[in-house]
Amino acid sequence: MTDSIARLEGMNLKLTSGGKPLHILRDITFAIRPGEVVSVVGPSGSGKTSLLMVLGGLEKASDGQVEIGGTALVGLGEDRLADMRRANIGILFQNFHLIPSMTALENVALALEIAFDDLPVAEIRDRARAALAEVGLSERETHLPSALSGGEQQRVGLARAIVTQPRLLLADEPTGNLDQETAAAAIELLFGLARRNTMAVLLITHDNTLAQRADRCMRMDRGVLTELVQAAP
Ligand SMILES: Nc1ncnc2c1ncn2[C@@H]1O[C@H](COP(=O)(O)OP(=O)(O)OP(=O)(O)O)[C@@H](O)[C@H]1O
Repeated sequence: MTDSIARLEGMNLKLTSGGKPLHILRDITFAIRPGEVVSVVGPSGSGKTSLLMVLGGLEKASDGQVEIGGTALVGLGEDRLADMRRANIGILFQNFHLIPSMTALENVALALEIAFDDLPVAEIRDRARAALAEVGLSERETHLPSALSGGEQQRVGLARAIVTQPRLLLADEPTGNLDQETAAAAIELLFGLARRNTMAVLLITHDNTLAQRADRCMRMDRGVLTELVQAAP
């Protein structure tokens, strides 16, 4: 599948913990295309976050193929992995992880500065502003996280994740701390951004209703990934 942004084939993740071997992810074959939203559900400890870590180049597969943006990750050095992450990956967390002493705009700008250390200051500011506008928070640029609601903080988190224009957004329980209505709005926003920017999204969630709104829904069970719903043609 050449048009996929991420592709796994026969991928296994094996770790050792306390001298004991653990087979965390088992023979996973999976691909995600630009603009596609794929959700992953499954019990606690089944391997969902581990899958996200492998796709983000943060955890190395033990065997099998991992390809992101057309680059095979297996055997890649740390510098090339970091380049791959900068060029392709955005991550959205459950707990937002905003820096409390920085405004919404500064939090978003910082992500861009870290990813591309040679961008002119004016461009960083303009792109951070544009990302906040995309999530409907232009009026909140100068607010500290403490002055924002949970839903607004998550939208700043989303702006920060997309400001580098990733081709693949990895979202780990991004609505876990939000009430149902705010969570649904955050997911709508995320899906809209994916479509408009042809960004692929891998969404880990415990919420089956949200999961079913994705183009495809997968289930992780004891490290085995299976497809639950096939997208309509
Ligand atoms: N670095 C590690 N060393 C040892 N074991 C690990 C490591 N990372 C993950 N595991 C184990 O791998 C399994 C899968 O963990 P993972 O966090 O991927 O599950 P999950 O499905 O995301 O769970 P949750 O829904 O609770 O977040 C767990 O049994 C976990 O303890």
